[in-house]
Amino acid sequence: MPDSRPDTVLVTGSSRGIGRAVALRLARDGFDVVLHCRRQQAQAERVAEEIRALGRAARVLCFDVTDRAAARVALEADIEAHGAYYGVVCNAGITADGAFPALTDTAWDSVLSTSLDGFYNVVHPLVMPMIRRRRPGRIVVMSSVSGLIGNRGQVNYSAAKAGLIGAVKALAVELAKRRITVNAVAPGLIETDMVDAEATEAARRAIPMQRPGTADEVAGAVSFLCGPDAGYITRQVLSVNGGLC
Ligand SMILES: NC(=O)c1ccc[n+]([C@@H]2O[C@H](COP(=O)([O-])OP(=O)(O)OC[C@H]3O[C@@H](n4cnc5c(N)ncnc54)[C@H](O)[C@@H]3O)[C@@H](O)[C@H]2O)c1
Repeated sequence: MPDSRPDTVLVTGSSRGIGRAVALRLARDGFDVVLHCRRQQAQAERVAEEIRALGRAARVLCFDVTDRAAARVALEADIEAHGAYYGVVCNAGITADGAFPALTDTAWDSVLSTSLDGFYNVVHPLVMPMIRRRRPGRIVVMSSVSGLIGNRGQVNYSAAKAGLIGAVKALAVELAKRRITVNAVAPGLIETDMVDAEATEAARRAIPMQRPGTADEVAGAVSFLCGPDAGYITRQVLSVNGGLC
């Protein structure tokens, strides 16, 4: 008998910002959601409540995506208890900006580790269970316009986000025959806690649409890539940037 449970998608870094908007949008579009946070469990639980109010199941996992062992233990236990996921949205990310000569080792290491180790630490334990499910699946990775064109003061962040695009393109080829699509979303300037108001005002003038984007606009693109209309779309980067590039 076909499995009639709704498909489940894990969204990393979903206690706030773009991740929260993605989680809520996926729930509205019919998915059950595994929320994820590093420390903000109460905030993530509030998002879970909002999702349950929409009639979808939600639970919260907490671990630092840079902690390989913690990620593996949490994800394997969750899959053991609830079954393999249909999809994952690798959204957790940080910035630590500064002109390159003044960049600290910590700013370099932490930004690359959160993006690239974070991708590996989360996606690697999920892939075999997704393959064994023998059904379509989705992997969506949050890159950035910085990973496409490079941003002044963001050598670390631009390298990390470009690295993610390389990982997406390679993994998409490996998983294509399994009907698991792998795509990146590359937002431009999106108004969240990550960006400061001064930077937003300065950048606004460079954006052809003359405004920053919203988390909900990014969430719509992610949900499209997770949905049935995107079954033949893989190895792509979908920009959500008001025409910036
Ligand atoms: N806001 C923008 O303008 C913008 C533009 C392009 C790309 N992005 C990307 O979108 C994603 C979400 O950004 P946002 O603007 O919502 O920022 P945000 O700071 O509001 O959210 C980032 C989330 O990631 C989580 N996170 C960070 N490091 C983590 C770690 N080590 N372990 C577990 N969780 C961790 C944070 O707790 C937070 O919930 C990031 O990957 C970011 O790089 C944002």
